Amino acid sequence: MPGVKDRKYKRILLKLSGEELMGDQGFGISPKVLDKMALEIGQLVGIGVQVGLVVGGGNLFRGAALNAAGLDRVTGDHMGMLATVMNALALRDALERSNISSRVMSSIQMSGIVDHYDRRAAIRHLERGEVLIFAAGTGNPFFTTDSAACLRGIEIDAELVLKATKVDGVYSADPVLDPTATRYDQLTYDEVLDKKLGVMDLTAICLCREHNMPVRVFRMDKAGALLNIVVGGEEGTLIEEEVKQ
Ligand SMILES: Nc1ncnc2c1ncn2[C@@H]1O[C@H](COP(=O)(O)OP(=O)(O)OP(=O)(O)O)[C@@H](O)[C@H]1O
Ligand SMILES: O=c1ccn([C@@H]2O[C@H](COP(=O)(O)O)[C@@H](O)[C@H]2O)c(=O)[nH]1
Repeated sequence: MPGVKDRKYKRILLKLSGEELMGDQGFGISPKVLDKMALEIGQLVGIGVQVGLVVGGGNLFRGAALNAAGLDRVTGDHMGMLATVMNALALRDALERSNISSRVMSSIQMSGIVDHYDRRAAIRHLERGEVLIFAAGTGNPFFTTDSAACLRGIEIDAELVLKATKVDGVYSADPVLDPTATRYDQLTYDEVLDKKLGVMDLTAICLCREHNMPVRVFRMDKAGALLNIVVGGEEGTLIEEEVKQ
């Protein structure tokens, strides 16, 4: 089992897919998936990694889908952001049941339920070893939690943004729709943008390019993958400024 001396990253931002949270259910939150995530996050905390989390809302509501069903888009996006707060509360509950000290900070003020986002306070809590869950996305409609993850990652000086998803990296096309798609080990921001590779929204990639924030896309349900990454292992696809030989 890796220890503190094996750690490559001291502070990371992990983006968890909301859809991943529902497990094999069609909607909602699977307690089994939550517990598994808490266990894996606990392994990072165990070797002294400071962990910021952003969780999506795709298991509950997405603004674009609600809009397609007839709702006003901004109202739909507000519902999507509130969905991420529900996921964040469930995640905090699972972490605390596993004795991992954690806190939710929301971009939308929700006094009495969660803390309001405050960058300096967030960094202080991370330094104390608390897992920080950033909820309600960026607080603005027309964005996604991928952008929120990159934004918060840059703000808290994380060394890496990790996008945990259902596929094991970035492919030449969506691998769910195209079985002939091939996986990249490494990509530059420009390659992702030029080829319009859809695993992450392009606003998020632009933000990372602007601030030189590396992003690793990997499959969350591969046991041990998360721990392997923070000790320097190669999992999924690394997106950064230059492709290393
Ligand atoms: N080029 C590509 N490479 C890899 N995956 C791709 C690509 N294009 C599209 N995808 C799809 O993107 C999906 C990523 O979706 P994921 O659910 O993780 O993101 P999300 O929409 O940000 O999450 P949430 O469920 O929280 O809304 C993958 O499951 C995959 O099917
Ligand atoms: O900054 C943000 C982040 C999210 N939203 C809305 O929430 C849902 C769920 O987020 P996903 O990233 O799709 O999981 C999203 O579809 C938006 O409707 C937002 O408005 N602003």
